[in-house]
Amino acid sequence: MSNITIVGCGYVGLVTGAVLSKLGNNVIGVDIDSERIAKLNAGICPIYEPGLVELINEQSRNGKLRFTTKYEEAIPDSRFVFICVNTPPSPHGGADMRFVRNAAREIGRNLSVQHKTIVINKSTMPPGSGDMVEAILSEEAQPEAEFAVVANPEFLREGSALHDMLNPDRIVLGSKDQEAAEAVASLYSSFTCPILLTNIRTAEMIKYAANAFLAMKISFINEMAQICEAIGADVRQVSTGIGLDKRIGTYFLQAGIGFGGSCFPKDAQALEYVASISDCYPRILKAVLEVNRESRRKFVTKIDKVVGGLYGKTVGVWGLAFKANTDDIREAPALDIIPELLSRGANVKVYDPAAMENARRILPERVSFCENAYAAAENAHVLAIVTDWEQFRSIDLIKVKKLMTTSKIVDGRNIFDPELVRGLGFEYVGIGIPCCPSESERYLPQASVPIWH
Ligand SMILES: NC(=O)C1=CN([C@@H]2O[C@H](COP(=O)(O)OP(=O)(O)OC[C@H]3O[C@@H](n4cnc5c(N)ncnc54)[C@H](O)[C@@H]3O)[C@@H](O)[C@H]2O)C=CC1
Ligand SMILES: O=C(O)[C@H]1O[C@H](OP(=O)(O)OP(=O)(O)OC[C@H]2O[C@@H](n3ccc(=O)[nH]c3=O)[C@H](O)[C@@H]2O)[C@H](O)[C@@H](O)[C@@H]1O
Repeated sequence: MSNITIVGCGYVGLVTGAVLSKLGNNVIGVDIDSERIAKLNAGICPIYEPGLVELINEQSRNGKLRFTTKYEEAIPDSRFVFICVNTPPSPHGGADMRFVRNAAREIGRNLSVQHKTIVINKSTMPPGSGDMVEAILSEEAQPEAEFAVVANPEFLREGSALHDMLNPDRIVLGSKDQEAAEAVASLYSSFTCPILLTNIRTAEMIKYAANAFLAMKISFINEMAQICEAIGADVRQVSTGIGLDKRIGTYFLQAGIGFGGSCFPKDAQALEYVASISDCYPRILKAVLEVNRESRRKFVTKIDKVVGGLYGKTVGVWGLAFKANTDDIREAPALDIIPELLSRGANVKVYDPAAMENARRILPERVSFCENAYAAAENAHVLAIVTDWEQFRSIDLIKVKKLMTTSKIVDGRNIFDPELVRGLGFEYVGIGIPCCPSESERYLPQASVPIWH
């Protein structure tokens, strides 16, 4: 088994470190955030990821996983060094690579001269970044230090990170050093999925193309939802109907208020930037991002319409995280929706099972943070479903109805059964779901020429 350093103990770094230590390697996590490292060494996981804190503590107790802020404690003895630092969006739309550059510099300064070190880029980096990392390592390392760079993009999803990392659909490795790529492949030898060996630039591009394609599927179904609303069709059945075609598949066709998270928005934007500086016009990527932005705007307008004007009304918002089973609010739809509700004069009450603390640091003080979903519904004129947490699906709606001032639900994630909710006396509006029959006529455009001629 090998000594491995994980540089960057965030979502990807912690899951990577925990899994590789479980596979028998000795892993050291390095992070510049001393508070984060102190928490980890005290057995506290700084992120909400089902099953992760248990695995980290189990592996720490076994002596297979530990954490430090000191590169010099970790890099010299490690055969493999994974770069898992953040690559947030930069003001110009591309990826902000300063965290990667800083990490590469520190790694270079501490590279062993006793053995060859394989530096593995797991962070999502624009095509060409591997060459930059190699150049920095060469600049910083001692002349006799030997190293290779391998791109190994990560495809895990937050909320199912451990499952995804232990059951990947594929491993992608890019390097000009065949021996290094095969050494990294050996770390995953217990996995049964295909391992794709390619060059660094192609591996980096596979990651961006994967996220862009998934984001496109979501914007596509959200555009279909808009058309369904206009013509009185049900996007949920459209999604099922097209997804039964194996070439399309059923995944990532859930209409709603669009994608958030620390990756789809930034990676689609970063790829758009790469295209635009490479003399390509990324019209599809631009459309994917515009539909996504519009989905959030349309959701607020829908709420405004249902309550007959937001000024002075109380909106109960269920969900702040960008998706269920995470506390991550990076690029979450709620971060656009709530300020817009406030700007239109609404009072806003919010609840989220995991993301309250993260959101409290970002949302305006006027927002009322409630201790549970019922409290957020109390005295509300309308309930806005923003994150598809399971606990919202199974809530006692009869109790909710009694708490609300008026019984209206605008379901941004289509978590409820419209007929059931309407049967309980709620006015219910979903995404791409026909309003009750009498109303769908109202929405059907009176086409100047019959649309069925
Ligand atoms: N979050 C996710 O679901 C996935 C993220 N990715 C990619 O993985 C990368 C990391 O993403 P996250 O884990 O979400 O980021 P994160 O923001 O959760 O964690 C990054 C960590 O790196 C640390 N860091 C920054 N600079 C450092 C340095 N010079 N030395 C040591 N530590 C440093 C930060 O303190 C932070 O703890 C990004 O490129 C992201 O696009 C890829 C797949 C999934
Ligand atoms: O690079 C990354 O960080 C990761 O980004 C996504 O994973 P993640 O963002 O964690 O979560 P997803 O489950 O993909 O959801 C992303 C967003 O799309 C939304 N979504 C997802 C699926 C869907 O059908 N409809 C939809 O609106 C979710 O609500 C969420 O806001 C990809 O799915 C991962 O493969 C990738 O590794």
